[in-house]
Amino acid sequence: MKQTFYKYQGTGNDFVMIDNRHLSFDKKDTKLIKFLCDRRFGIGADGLILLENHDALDFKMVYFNSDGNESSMCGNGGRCIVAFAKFLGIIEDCTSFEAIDGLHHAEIVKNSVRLQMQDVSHLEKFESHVFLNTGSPHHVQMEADLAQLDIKKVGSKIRYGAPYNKDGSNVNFVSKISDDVFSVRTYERGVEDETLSCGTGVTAVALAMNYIGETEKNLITLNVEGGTLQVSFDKDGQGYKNIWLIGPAVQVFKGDVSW
Ligand SMILES: N[C@@H](CCC[C@H](N)C(=O)O)C(=O)O
Repeated sequence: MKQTFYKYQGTGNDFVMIDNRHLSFDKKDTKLIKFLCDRRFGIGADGLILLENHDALDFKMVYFNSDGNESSMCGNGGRCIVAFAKFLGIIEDCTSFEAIDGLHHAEIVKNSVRLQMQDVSHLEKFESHVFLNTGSPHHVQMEADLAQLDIKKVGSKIRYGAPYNKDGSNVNFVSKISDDVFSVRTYERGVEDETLSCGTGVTAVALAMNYIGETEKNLITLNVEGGTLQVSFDKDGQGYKNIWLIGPAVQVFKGDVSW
């Protein structure tokens, strides 16, 4: 079997992108998806995304982690698929599409894609961390020295430990740079390693920092290992609405893969 694919990255979070409007790709083939994402034996990516037709909206996004399993929302992937939809001529600069967590609006402004995230009504504050779901589950924890942290070691311990256990959580470590700038490193569930950026992760960090009073700003800059993202939001009682994730989404190359 031969498959044409595109490779995209958003601040270093990279994806194999496939136009599946004809529904020819076998979504149940976990082994195949894992192989395509493998950095030595396959194309190499943090995840694989299918673009499919939707009855009422511009398109549908189906996201798989590099372990081959379909997962919850991917913010950087959501921004990349918007750029892909424009490349395919499905949309101009504004779009509405469906992902696993529901309807998303997005717009392309120059090289940047602004993606509206789901409202977040429930955040849990613990002694050393905050837990919230921004489309995917996120543990957010402040750390004084991000550079020295063994993200894979510490992150996997939290991801597999109580209360997350088998279902797991993504784990974000955060350092405050200023009132509206934070640095973030993320351990991603389903990749089971640090990735260079996580869109739902930085969204979670921005909201969590506001929630615990580390910032009163509602436009936050997030430095990640692969670049810079921004998150804007409005406070809504104990939760947040009108949440936007903003940053670059780039096509890297096109190819054919056979198996
Ligand atoms: N990289 C993503 C998050 C993808 C989902 C995550 N690995 C999970 O399974 O929860 C992002 O940019 O949000």
